[in-house]
Amino acid sequence: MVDTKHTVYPNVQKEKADLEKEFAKKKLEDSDDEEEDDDVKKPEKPLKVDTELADWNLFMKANDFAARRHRHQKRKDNATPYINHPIGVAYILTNEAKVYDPVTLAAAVLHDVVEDTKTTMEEILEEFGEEVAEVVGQCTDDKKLAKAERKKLQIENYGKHTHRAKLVHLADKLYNLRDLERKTPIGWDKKRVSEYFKWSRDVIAEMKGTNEALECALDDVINKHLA
Ligand SMILES: Nc1nc2c(ncn2[C@@H]2O[C@H](COP(=O)(O)OP(=O)(O)O)[C@@H](OP(=O)(O)OP(=O)(O)O)[C@H]2O)c(=O)[nH]1
Repeated sequence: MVDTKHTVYPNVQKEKADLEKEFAKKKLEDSDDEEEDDDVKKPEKPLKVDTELADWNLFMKANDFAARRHRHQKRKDNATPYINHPIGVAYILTNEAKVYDPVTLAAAVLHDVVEDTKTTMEEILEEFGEEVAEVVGQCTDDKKLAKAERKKLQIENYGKHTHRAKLVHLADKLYNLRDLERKTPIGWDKKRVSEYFKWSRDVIAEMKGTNEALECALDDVINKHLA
């Protein structure tokens, strides 16, 4: 028996129950419609409950995949598990940007797997489909290029990316800048930290109008640091 009293995510249980009720109601309405005009063939309507469950599954699959691919990596403080970063980026998107699009959220947790692990774009395409792969592709810097070139390309290209990719870029930068305030990566001096803030400001400027909450939060953290 499921212990609904002690569930970790009570709202999820409630949402699921609501969805199931809605699903049952919808089925009843659909069967009423059919009785009224049998001859008219209705277009296929996606059932909300099915799509919502598929969305959850896509997102959880992305979390599972990213956790396994990043499992041996640490952040640059040499202590924090790397996976904290992509999960934190997805959480910024839901919590602060109010973005609930499953493709964007799945791409957010996967945004570093191609750049920083042996994962290929082909795998992402096969496992997660074209929409997620498009965003992950736009979040993947070419590590074969020199660092200065990679940084320049972000300023040049991010403004041309899809809305979904821009959301991930902004949340990524916000996480990294807050992380820099929290703890300086090993080997970084004050100058390098400031340069990262200034460069981030230039990258973000190319994505104006993407999401107000993210841009305000970024302005806050950057202005505080560079004041
Ligand atoms: N603030 C912070 N960043 C860390 C830490 N550990 C790893 N990083 C990653 O380091 C990158 C920034 O460091 P840089 O020296 O400028 O760039 P590089 O690693 O790509 O050469 C970011 O990668 P990125 O995701 O590719 O972002 P971005 O360079 O595109 O912003 C960030 O996610 C940490 O402990 N603190």
